[in-house]
Amino acid sequence: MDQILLSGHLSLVNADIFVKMWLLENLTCNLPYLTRRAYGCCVQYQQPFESKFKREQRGSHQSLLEMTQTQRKKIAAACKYMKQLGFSREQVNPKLKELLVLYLNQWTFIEEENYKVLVDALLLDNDQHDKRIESDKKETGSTSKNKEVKCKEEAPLHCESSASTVRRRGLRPRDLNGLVVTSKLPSMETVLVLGREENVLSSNSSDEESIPLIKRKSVRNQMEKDESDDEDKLSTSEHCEPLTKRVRHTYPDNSKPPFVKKSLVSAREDEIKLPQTFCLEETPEPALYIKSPYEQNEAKFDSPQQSHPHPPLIDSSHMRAELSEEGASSSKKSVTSEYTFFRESINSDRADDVLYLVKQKLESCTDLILAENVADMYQNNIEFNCGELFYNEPQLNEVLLPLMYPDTSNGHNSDVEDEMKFLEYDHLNVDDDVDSISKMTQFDIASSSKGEVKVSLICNPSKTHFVIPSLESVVKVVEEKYERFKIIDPDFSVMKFMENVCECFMAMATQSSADKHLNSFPQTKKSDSQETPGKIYCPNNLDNHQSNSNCSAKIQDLIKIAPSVPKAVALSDLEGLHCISGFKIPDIIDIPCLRKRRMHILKDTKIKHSCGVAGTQKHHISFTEVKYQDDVIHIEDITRGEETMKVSLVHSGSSEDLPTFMYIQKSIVYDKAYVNFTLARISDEECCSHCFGDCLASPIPCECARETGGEFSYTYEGLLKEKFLEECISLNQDPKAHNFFHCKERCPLEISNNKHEINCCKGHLVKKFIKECWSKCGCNKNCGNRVVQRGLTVNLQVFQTPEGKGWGLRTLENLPRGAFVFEHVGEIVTNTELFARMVQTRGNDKHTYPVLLDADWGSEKVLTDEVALCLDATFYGNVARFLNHRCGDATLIDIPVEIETPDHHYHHVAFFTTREVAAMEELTWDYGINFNDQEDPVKAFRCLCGSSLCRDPRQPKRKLKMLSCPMAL
Ligand SMILES: C[S@@+](CC[C@H](N)C(=O)[O-])C[C@H]1O[C@@H](n2cnc3c(N)ncnc32)[C@H](O)[C@@H]1O
Repeated sequence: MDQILLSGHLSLVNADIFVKMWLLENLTCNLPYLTRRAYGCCVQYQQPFESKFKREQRGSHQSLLEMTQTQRKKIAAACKYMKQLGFSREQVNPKLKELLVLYLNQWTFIEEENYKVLVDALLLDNDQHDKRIESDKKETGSTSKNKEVKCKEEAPLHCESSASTVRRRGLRPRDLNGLVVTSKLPSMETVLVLGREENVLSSNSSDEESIPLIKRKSVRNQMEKDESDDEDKLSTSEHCEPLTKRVRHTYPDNSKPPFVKKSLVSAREDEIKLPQTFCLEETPEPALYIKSPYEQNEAKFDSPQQSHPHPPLIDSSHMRAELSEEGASSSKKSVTSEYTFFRESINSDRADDVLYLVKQKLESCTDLILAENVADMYQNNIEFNCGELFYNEPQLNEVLLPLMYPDTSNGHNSDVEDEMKFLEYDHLNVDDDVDSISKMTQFDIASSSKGEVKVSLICNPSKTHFVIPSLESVVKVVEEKYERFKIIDPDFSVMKFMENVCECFMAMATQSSADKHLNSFPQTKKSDSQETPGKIYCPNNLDNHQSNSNCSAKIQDLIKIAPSVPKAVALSDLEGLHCISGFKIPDIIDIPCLRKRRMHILKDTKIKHSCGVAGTQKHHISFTEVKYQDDVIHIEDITRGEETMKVSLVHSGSSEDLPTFMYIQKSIVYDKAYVNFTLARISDEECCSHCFGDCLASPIPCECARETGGEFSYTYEGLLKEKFLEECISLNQDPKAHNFFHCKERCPLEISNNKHEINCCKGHLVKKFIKECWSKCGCNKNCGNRVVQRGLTVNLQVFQTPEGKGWGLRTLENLPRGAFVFEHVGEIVTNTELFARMVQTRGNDKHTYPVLLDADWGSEKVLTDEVALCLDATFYGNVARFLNHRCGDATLIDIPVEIETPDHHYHHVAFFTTREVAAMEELTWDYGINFNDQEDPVKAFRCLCGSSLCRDPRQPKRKLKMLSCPMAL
């Protein structure tokens, strides 16, 4: 076997919403729980297939396709066989599942002796069930007993009570539903209870008493039905006529048909064959004479009662003869796929019997999951797509069971599509070359309206050595991902989560071979993937992994094992659809994670010998398109359309990872931050509700200008007023002592650091604010006092800084001084939350993205943590997260802007140009960090700003001197 199929499913009502809420409610508590369950699925399914894999490795290899086909055939055959015995699918499935678990999916044990173990298991159940029925019957009186006596008197047949016959076979009356074979009798209809007991075989078959498997009952086949009702029906066989077909069969004189245990056959004469496993002995080809019920009047049947005192006996050896001779013309056309019947060959010298075939009604496929008639559908020759779906039970850790759903393409039961909605249905294409399939690793995700979610993972063990990773290690990695990014991603779904768990499971289980593959791969280009700090592959021994706290098998590592893929791609944490072009097909074709759904090779007609790889990676950034050409990656818009302007990204092939974050256009409160924007909080004095049109056009400044000293901050052209800008710049560059506020009691910034000794407040710079008009104001959207709220209007580009600062941001157009460029957007967190994040990363993150917000310093005596806020753009942010630091003479300045509220606890941080900025010039900002303060929330990086005003003492002197020269002049 070349493949292993790992599957898991989750039965939850409205799984997505439910689990999302569930996780949000208590992430730390429930995430591991969910992961645990998903992990359970992975292991559960991995083990049986693993053992099968090992077993088959010794023998001949079987392809995945063969395996899945074999599997489903086996399950279908078991269902079919059990159906003949009267066991419904509802009964069979749980038992089959148990046995498959018990025997590690090894069918030979289950199939042995005509599914002996399965039958035994079912009989055991039925015995218990019958005991209950009997005790119930005892209580309800002896009515049925009387009926049995009456029955014996009326018919010259061996007539057992239905209850006793049924009990013998371990069948329940209701199990016969739809599989009734009747004998035409003048006054009654006879039901053949299928099969016969082994001990009867050796006895004298001509002895009527030795044929215990024939009994009579109402053709309605509702043995639990009221007995008096049965009595009425027994008096007339005509009740069933419109629904029945007749089968005439004769035995030749002096010949006794060989015993055929039983076989349920399709009512298509050309397919009447007994499955080998069902035959105890060789049997001649069957012959049938089947008449339509509508031909009954023309048929010259002898009453079995008249000609034979025995119940109907069928000799399959003569059925075909009759078909071809006397009855062929009528029977052939009368037999349709709507009819099923049992064919029974019982040792007897009976010469002529008639069977009625009761019409099988194919139940609606809308109830597929619970339907009993999977076997029926098979019998009726309806073509099915057979796939491994899941049995609808709330428990997890179940063994794969088959369900069949009709092929909607052939017109049957198209409503099934509604029922089983395959959200991401991407089964293996059976037409694909098996070899190419074997290279794939793939997931199948399906969910139904009933709430099941199915996740299948197909990976390639022939190149790997599966080592089941420990639960703890999987939980750790999943937690790492989900705690980091939280479950507030609007795209979160249980299926994605399950997929991630499966991915993670597989990544960890196949890590060793991934590394092996990496090593064996011809190194046409040096890959940085192995050298990337913070991205450590798991060791082979995954149990040891637990003790290695640094070790994490990132889900995205899957993509990294392709050394020929340019590192920018290989290292990417991309999410969304990517189209990365420029690779040579041979360089990427062997990527083990090159999955059909997640990554497609697209032939690029323009570039010879190259191709594109388009796929989806589940990480935290979604780029619409990545182009790779001439060693430069170009992403057209990193904002995913969130902004009205596109923001491009270029990557010139140096060693930087592509950024990993979710682009958002507006800040989002993470958790504890108290941000209250309500209309009620804005008094009439704090807004210009009497204004109309453009406030800047009015000769008298409106109420909103009060914040900025009775003057608007903006010019009519939308730039910052020179005076206001100058004040802001000088305040930033040379803050005076009186510009600082010192907390008298407890400084929220010092408390958040969780220190035993709370340091004195270091002072907070009280900045100048801009107040923009807002919704409660009477002016219109084009009011000149609304600039920041209109969002990004400048052409920007993310690029890699040559100095080694990582990604940087530059303008693609010339900008005047005092122009608004963008706002800083991120998660609104409290200082404590920010500190906790820093502790979590242990300062290992290469770059940090926090911005301290003004807290209306001085307005309140004691500021609580909930109102001393920060923006963190690490996981969620906008273009501003790419803004690098420059000491002293940065191109941009940050200015707090009140928009929704006059409350200074939360404000917008807007960036304006401090001078004219030329196109392609890097946009920078003086973070205001103290390079000597190790506790500064902005990690004290070694400053590479190159400014003559650089405050970093570690700045290379040579560079300082050189740079300071021009300034000195
Ligand atoms: C807000 S991010 C800026 C974007 C970042 N360069 C990136 O690649 O994502 C701040 C981080 O950039 C780096 N950085 C910014 N300015 C720098 C400078 N002048 N010198 C060195 N590194 C700088 C530091 O690692 C810092 O933690």
